[in-house]
Amino acid sequence: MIEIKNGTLFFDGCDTTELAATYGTPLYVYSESVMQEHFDEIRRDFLDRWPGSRAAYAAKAFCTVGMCKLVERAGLCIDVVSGGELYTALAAGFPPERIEFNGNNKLPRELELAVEHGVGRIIVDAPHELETIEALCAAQGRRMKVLYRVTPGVKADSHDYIVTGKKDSKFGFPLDEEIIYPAVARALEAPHIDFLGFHFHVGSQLFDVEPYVQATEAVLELVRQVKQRFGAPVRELNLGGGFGIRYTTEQRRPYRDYLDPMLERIAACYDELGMPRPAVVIEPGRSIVGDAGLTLYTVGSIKDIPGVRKYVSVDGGMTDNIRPALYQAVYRGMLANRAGEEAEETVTVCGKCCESGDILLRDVELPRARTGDVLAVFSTGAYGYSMASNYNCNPIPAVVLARAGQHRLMVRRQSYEDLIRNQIPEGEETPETGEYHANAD
Ligand SMILES: Cc1ncc(COP(=O)(O)O)c(C=O)c1O
Ligand SMILES: N[C@@H](CCCC[NH3+])C(=O)O
Repeated sequence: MIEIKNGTLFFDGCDTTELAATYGTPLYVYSESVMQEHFDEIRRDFLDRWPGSRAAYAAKAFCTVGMCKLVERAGLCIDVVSGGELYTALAAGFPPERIEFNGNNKLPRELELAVEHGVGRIIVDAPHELETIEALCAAQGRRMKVLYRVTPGVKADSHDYIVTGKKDSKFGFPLDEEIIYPAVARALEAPHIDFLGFHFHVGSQLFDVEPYVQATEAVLELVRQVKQRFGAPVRELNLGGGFGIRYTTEQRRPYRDYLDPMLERIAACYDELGMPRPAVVIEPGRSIVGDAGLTLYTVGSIKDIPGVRKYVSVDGGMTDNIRPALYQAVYRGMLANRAGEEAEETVTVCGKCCESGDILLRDVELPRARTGDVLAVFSTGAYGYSMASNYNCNPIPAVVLARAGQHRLMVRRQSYEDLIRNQIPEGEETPETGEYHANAD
């Protein structure tokens, strides 16, 4: 979907310089066609090959009403991790039974919202959560389908902040006998809980299949034990997400590379135990939207420090893409209006925030950039918009959806008024006490 025509960068058939002129910069641009390719691959290589399987898009990667609608139309489920994501999915008309609720500290009010709307699954992260769900369901005469998230104790090769399967993690139940089996017993006996099975997520932006296989093996041992100790079949396994994408030189792997080795082991274990094969679920986020997004910026001041470094400043930065500052993530970029030109120099592209660490591209090769050029940074579709901030009171950029040469605004750019909307001017009457707690009880 990335093409260069007459020296200009096109994305999903749209001239990116025209998009920049029409909607302004910084601008997040998503390609619906790229997302569709990923949805199709998931259907072909996973959903159609394993009866009862589901793919739940991890909304945290990019969560807007419009995105939830695309996911819904693709027939996927959605994985939400907060009341806000749940609210967004519901606002998009997402069928509650296709919503799965994850997260390590779900608040009572969030669980209440989930139970009230009858979400499809709650992935329980800690014992007290189960008790809250049981009480809420008892009060409302409901039954909730539940999985336990476990930390299988595997180490994956990614940034330390985004590996989650190791034992020393804030997420999930460790597999210690004295923790996990009493928890399973409690779930099996709770009248308002339909305990289905286990969930794991080993980390994000992974290319190595081995940690997935190790985690699967650890969970299959749990499946054996649950059958032996409680006579109960584990009916569902959620293998999480984390499938890596190309930012610079990485080679994206097909979903099958990760899934086939896990599915083979699951099939063999269940066949050996004489149990019907379980429903299998995946939770891809980045691999659906990451390379479906790019960000457009306008080049502003250019500072050359002879013999040291040349800084090319753009009109966005860590406020629209925190990943380089937070994980030292590396991206590739291009001058969208001079896309055919040879690189002439090595520069560092920085943002406009009052932080020296506000660097988007360090030591990249570009043609000699000029003020007013449009810079495109690729593969920003995951965890860019969703982790955007208003630091330095910079408004969050607009989001545009492109498809085959057509484009439409998905999210309006924040205005300066938006920035101060919730602020209460001195002297103005403060709201009733109850309002302080809106969405907070
Ligand atoms: C529980 C869970 N599921 C799914 C994901 C999505 O991961 P990714 O965007 O890497 O596919 C995450 C984030 O890492 C997660 O924590
Ligand atoms: N925000 C992270 C991934 C988060 C993983 C969620 N468990 C990133 O940008 O890579």
